[in-house]
Amino acid sequence: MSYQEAKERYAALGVDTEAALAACADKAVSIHCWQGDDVVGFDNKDGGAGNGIQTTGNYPGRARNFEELKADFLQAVRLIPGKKRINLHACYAVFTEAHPWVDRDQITYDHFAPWVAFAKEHGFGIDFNPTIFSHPMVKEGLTLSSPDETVRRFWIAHCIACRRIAERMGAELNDQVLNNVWIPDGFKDVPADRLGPRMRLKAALDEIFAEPCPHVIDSVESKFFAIGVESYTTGSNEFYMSYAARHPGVYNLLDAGHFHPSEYISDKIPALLCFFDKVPLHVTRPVNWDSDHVVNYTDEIREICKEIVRCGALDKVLVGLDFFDASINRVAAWVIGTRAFEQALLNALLQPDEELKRLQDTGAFTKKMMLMEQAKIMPFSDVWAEYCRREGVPADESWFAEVQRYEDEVQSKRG
Ligand SMILES: C[C@H](O)[C@H](O)[C@@H](O)C(=O)CO
Ligand SMILES: [Mn+2]
Repeated sequence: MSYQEAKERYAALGVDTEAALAACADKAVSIHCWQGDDVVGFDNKDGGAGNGIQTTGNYPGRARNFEELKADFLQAVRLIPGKKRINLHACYAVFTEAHPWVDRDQITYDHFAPWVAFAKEHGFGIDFNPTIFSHPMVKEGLTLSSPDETVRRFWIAHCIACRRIAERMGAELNDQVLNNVWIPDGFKDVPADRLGPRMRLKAALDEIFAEPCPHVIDSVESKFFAIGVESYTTGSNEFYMSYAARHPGVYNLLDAGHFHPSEYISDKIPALLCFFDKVPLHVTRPVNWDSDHVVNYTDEIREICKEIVRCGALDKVLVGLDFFDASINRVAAWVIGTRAFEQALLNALLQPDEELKRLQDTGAFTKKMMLMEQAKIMPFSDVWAEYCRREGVPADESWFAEVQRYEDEVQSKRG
């Protein structure tokens, strides 16, 4: 079917495909730099991801430095439609002769100026994250909630440094930068004290967020459990939700992989929108105990996007991706995951929402079910093809040949 025919079919359901295409192209997605190098970063050459973060797989061709990571990122985004931001972690500080290595509590904007230049050159926004893992100052699995004052002070200093860096990035880009705090703190086995670590974390956050930073949107990312942290997570959802409710300007970031497997963040988005003007997300695909598989075009990703659209919250929900797979080509991982999100977003924008809401509100549940089912078999792929054509990226699987060529010519030559 041609786009013109598809447009008419959607119009018959009351859906304006032109409005959907424009809204999809305008919604920025923050693409995480850490898929490109298995969350290794540049500040600890001999180390890999650890102390709360783990990647599995050893597919060849990982980006090993700033130049390679930038090149791989650009290769990926050439094949992805829509507006992009780049989500950076503090461990991706760029150390040079002029600005040599310093530990994480000492980093400054200078270490990120090269990323800002890169973002400006390509029209990307930036988001930021303190890196509170893969470091010897994670002691007994604890950071901001540690009973050791030295440990807490180190990470508080790091988080304050990161907020200042994010503030400067925002000022340079004339934008707001999401600065997201995630810590791995928790216990493998039944804790003897659940309150103490949370009170220490609360006090640490108060210090971290004390300075006004008008270009920063602050968020705290909750989690339910992790490998080795099965019994207790200091930064639980209740903890951060309450913290955010009490601290205007701080938001609870929902990671799709950080809840009990039967809980879905699609249902949490409208709940939070009743109380918060922003809802930051980490879009990922949890599989059993792993929270970070590459996003695919699943029921839940479609439902997340439907909630963003149905709630009229395209400008309130801040979408960041968070997956890392070291067992497949990393550029392909970025492309597959981000295109899946874009597809889900466009699909959500093509739902007959007004009519579906009217049917729900008038108790016409039979017709609502019929229409929801019908919407699933509309000619979506023709509108997707038109979206990709307008964005100048391949609509079909032909993008993969480009990734294969890049792997053969560039990534496979890396030692
Ligand atoms: C690298 C990220 O900060 C990390 O994935 C975090 O967001 C997370 O989700 C940990 O499970
Ligand atoms: Mn996350």
